[in-house]
Formats: sequence, structure tokens, C-alpha cells
Amino acid sequence: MTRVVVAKRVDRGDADLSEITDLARAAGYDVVASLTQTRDEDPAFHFGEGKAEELASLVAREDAGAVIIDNRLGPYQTYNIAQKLPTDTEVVDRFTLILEIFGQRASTRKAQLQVELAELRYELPRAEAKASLAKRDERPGFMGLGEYDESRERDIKAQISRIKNELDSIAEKEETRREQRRESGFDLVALAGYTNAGKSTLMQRLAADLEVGENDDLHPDLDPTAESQDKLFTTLGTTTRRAETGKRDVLLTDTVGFISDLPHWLVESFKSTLDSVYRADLVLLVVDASESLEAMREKLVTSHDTLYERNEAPIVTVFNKVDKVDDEELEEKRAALSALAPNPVPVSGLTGENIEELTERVERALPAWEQERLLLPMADDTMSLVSWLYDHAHVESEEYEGEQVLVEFEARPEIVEKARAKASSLSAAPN
Ligand SMILES: Nc1nc2c(ncn2[C@@H]2O[C@H](COP(=O)(O)OP(=O)(O)OP(=O)(O)O)[C@@H](O)[C@H]2O)c(=O)[nH]1
Ligand SMILES: [Mg+2]
Repeated sequence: MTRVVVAKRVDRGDADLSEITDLARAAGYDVVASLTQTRDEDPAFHFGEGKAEELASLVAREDAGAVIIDNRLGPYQTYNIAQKLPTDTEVVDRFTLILEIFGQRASTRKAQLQVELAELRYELPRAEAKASLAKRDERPGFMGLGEYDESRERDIKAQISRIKNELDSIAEKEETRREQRRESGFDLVALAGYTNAGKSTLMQRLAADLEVGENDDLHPDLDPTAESQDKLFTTLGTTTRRAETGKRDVLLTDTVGFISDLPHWLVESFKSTLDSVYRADLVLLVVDASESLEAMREKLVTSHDTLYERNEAPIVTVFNKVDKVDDEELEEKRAALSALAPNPVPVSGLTGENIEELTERVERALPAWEQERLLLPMADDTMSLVSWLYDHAHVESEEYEGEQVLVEFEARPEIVEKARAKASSLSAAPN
């Protein structure tokens, strides 16, 4: 395990190193020391130059192989800090660290492409900076360098557009699959929220274990396990399972957690993963209610920012981990956060407390179903239409009256429309 020093600068107040330390551990580093500074950003070193020197001696004393800095460093700042540090000390910033974790966990083609895309987008401005440095230093006999770096830039741009095309075609396939699932009568519910909020635990709680096996071939992302761990970014791809909520057939999707302070291009790189949230029929926004009010507020803001531009679905906020919070504290948090999290459902994914209230809320918040009664003549295909209704709708009653059958059911508007069409083709069929 590489020994690392974590460091962070804030403009004012105290720098909090807990998240960057968790991220470093999630990436497999051994955090051996830390350093913080409260001051304005220094253009050359990000930290004050004296602090950068302090960092260098800390790295030497601790025999660390890398420093992890929880700030956005410009390419020049990264270079300048590296110059101060013992030779071969790696400088890792918040985004490279997150990308490293994503890279380690990326197990599907899509996840790998997304990581690659983010890495290239990270590298592009750095290659541009290198090229312009090289140009500035260009002297006779040194011509090759600048040109070489410009070709690297062109290379990166070409790779970016190739990967984006492939991701677009994956996204299209997934959109088609979502539509097919809706046509089969499923409501699509997505779990979203800050990393480590307990999404995967809740998924396991809500999932009906039954039937996953049967659907494996149909839906390749249906996965019997949604791993949960006390680690950041345990879940990277998406996992979909059937959930038991009552009348409605719900497909629940668990997905990558949100995290604060990510640049736009990084979030954008994971767009096709987040599409399963943006394009759901309902989003369950999971919040860890056992954290401090301030942490909850910040994480809710990050979550809403991530959802803001693209999300089309209604949102139900879930206050998770209530087994660790007493009623009074919960009530205070609920009141203080009412603007960001209106009417949250308190649950514990771990103990199962209050899960029923959650499933009831899901049923109520999903787009409304239509009621319909169809009087069907007894024809060759009548029984197959009835069984189709059982698969795609909630059948309330089925009564036989002589040569006719009366079916009462509730379903999505599209399903009702399809059923009507099927019914009219029944009666039109010659006997
Ligand atoms: N006490 C308590 N712990 C919980 C609860 N739900 C989840 N946890 C714990 O919180 C940690 C994170 O849970 P996950 O379900 O992996 O969280 P996640 O949101 O899927 O996290 P990422 O996939 O890493 O973004 C695990 O250690 C869980 O056991 C809960 O209701 N109560
Ligand atoms: Mg998870």
C-alpha cells in the first residue's frame, strides 16, 4: 500500500479532511499524515510557498510516495508543488483520486469508457498547457517539442469524440430498454444520493429476490447483488432489480453516488450512468440522516445540483439510517431541511424500519394509473389477452358472463390504450 499525505486548503474556517481520507482509503492508499491551511489561493503553489515546503518535509519524514490534495489544482500549480517534493513523489488531486477509484471499480465496458472519457477530459487542458509552454521555450533546434505536444492534443480530441460516439450508442440501447420495460408495465424507480448514503442497502431491502433469475437473459443489467460497503463509491455501474411495493411492478435501479465539488466535465462523463436516474419515473433521493445537519445540507445541495438540469422525474427524499438517530433529533433535522427535502420518509435500510411507509409513498408518487373495464367476446385470443393484462396491469376482477368476459383493471395510460386496441381487434376477428 502506498503511504500518502493528505492536504487541503480552504479560504476560511477549518479544513475538513474526513472525506478525502475516506476517498484515499477507498482507492487503497495508506494515509499516514495530513496537513491543512486556511488562506487565499496562491497562484503558483495553491498553498503558500512555505506550506508547500512544509508539505515536502512531511513527505520526506513519513517516507510517503504520494500527496493527495483535496483542491482543484491548476496544471502549473501541480507542477510547481511537485518540484518542491522529494523526487518521484506523485501529486494526486481530488479528481485524479476519484478517477482512480472509478478506474479500479469499472467492470463494464460502459464504466470503462466513462472513466477513459473523464481521464482524457482531465488531460486535455494539461496537454494544451504543455504545448504552450513548449512553444514559449521554442528555440532553434528545439522545434520538435511543440509540434509533438500539439499532436497529443489532436489525439486526445479524436479519442474523446470516438468514446462519446460509443457511449451515445450505449445510451440509445439503454433508452430503448427503458421503453421496453415501461411497455411491459414496469415503473422505473431510481435510487440516487450522495456516496455512502445507503442506496445499495436500501435496494437489497426493497428488492423482491424472486424473479431476478428469470429475467437475467432479458435484461443484462439485472444483477442479483447490489453490493453495499462502508466505502465511498462501492457502486459504480447500475444494478436493476424488481421491487415489491404493492400493486405496481417496480424496477428499482441502484447507481453511482454523487459527490461534491466535481467539475462539470466529470459529471458529464458519467451522464449515461446517471440517465437511469434522470429518465426514471420516480427518483428516491437517499440521505444519510445520521450525519450532522450541516453535512446533510451540503450533500442535499450537491444532490440537487447533480439532478437539477436533466432530471425529469418527481423526487421523494428518504432519510436513511434512522436507527442511529433519536426521534427528537430527526424532527429537528426534518424541520431545518424542509426546503431542500420536503416531506422526507424516514427509514432504516439496515433494520428495515419503516420500509412499508416508503413503499406506500413510492406507489402514491408514481405517475397515476388509469382505471378501465373491458367487455371481451370469447374469441380464440381472448384468454391470451387476459393473461397479457395480468402481466402488464393490475387486474381487479375477471367475470364470465355467458359468451363474454368482463375485466376490470388499472394500468399506465399506454398500457390501457394498448389493451383497448387488442380488445377491438378481438371483436373484429371472424369466428
Ligand atoms: N446504521 C445504518 N447503517 C446503514 C444503513 N444503511 C446503510 N448503512 C451502512 O452504510 C454504509 C454504506 O451503505 P451502502 O448501501 O453501500 O451505500 P451506497 O449509497 O450504496 O454507497 P456507494 O455505492 O458507495 O455510493 C454501509 O456500511 C451500510 O451498512 C442504515 O439504515 N443504518
Ligand atoms: Mg452503492
